[in-house]
Amino acid sequence: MSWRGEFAPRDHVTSLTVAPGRTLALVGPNGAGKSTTFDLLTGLLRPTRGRLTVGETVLCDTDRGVDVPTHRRRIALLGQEPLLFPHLDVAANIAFGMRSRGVPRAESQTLAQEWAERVGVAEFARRRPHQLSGGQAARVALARALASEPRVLLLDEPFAALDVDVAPSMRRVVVRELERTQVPTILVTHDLLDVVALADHVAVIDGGRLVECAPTPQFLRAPTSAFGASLVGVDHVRGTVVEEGLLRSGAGLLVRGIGADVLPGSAAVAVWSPSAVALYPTAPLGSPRNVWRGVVVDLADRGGVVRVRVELGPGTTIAADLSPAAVADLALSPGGIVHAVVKAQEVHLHPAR
Ligand SMILES: Nc1ncnc2c1ncn2[C@@H]1O[C@H](COP(=O)(O)OP(=O)(O)OP(=O)(O)O)[C@@H](O)[C@H]1O
Repeated sequence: MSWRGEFAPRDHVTSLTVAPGRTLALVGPNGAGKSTTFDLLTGLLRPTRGRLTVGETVLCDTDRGVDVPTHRRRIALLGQEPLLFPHLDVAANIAFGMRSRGVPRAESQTLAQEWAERVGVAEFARRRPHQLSGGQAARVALARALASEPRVLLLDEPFAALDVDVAPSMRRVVVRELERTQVPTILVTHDLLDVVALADHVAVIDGGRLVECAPTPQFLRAPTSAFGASLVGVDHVRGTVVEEGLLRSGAGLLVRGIGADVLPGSAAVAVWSPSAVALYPTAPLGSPRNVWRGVVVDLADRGGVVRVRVELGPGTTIAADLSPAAVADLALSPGGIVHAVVKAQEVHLHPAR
């Protein structure tokens, strides 16, 4: 999928490319232009000038007067609300998109059943939407969107309305189905975990302009935009799970944490808050903690707390938020050796794409 265009009334100029099977996270502050981008892609807004193609198919080209209407673009949008048809049961909801594309009834029913099984709602196939939990309804909405074989999938904060204990399994289903269907996907989110779990690339939009675009690992390591840096404000280390509750980064750093849905051998990211980090001059003993030796890079006042950045090794720098008194007690200054300590219970391990 390739888009390049502008919408002059909102001073909006963007260009995005997403390859089949890839997911681009589109992040940015409120009012940055994420919804405007989606509206331009779906055809709800007509660009002042622009061109949208998926493979060889031209969906919009203002120079040539091409403007395929929204309902014929086959660009599926999935938002926070599942927006299922209340009068149709789960199977009929999933079959709906296929039927409107001309798939015969019997075939669409068989395919709907397969989709229901794939996303884990087969036992509810005859239920109406009001008889489903939020997580079940979200799965049905995903199945309905993908069953219609969209050219592009747009996800707008798809997990924001789900309970925190439901979101991880839903993320897993989405990752699996996007990999299976290879549909190019754009994800709008405010949640760093969505970026980590789903996106190959991250684009930051601000004031109607793209201000940063990078592969996800690079974005996480060194965001170049102000919004990117604030989004990545948590400490995180990417790596591979070597045993239950233990991650090893590419640079060999071992991180102990908790996380039920990461399996040994899989890619994961360990995430924790800078306020969970304590610093000591010498390594403390005992208990299931992470203790890493590092070098103080710099200190910055963040209104009541001091953010200390500590380099644990090449390419691995974490932040620790300390009180000014603690900084004074430790006599911290750039170049000093410290031991950063984080309890394993404070570190969350999440699957990473
Ligand atoms: N219907 C509209 N009419 C006029 N201006 C609009 C309209 N909708 C949005 N805008 C303006 O366009 C700009 C981009 O808004 P947009 O809704 O695309 O941002 P967003 O990134 O989706 O924000 P949010 O995260 O708050 O949803 C903002 O300046 C906004 O005020």
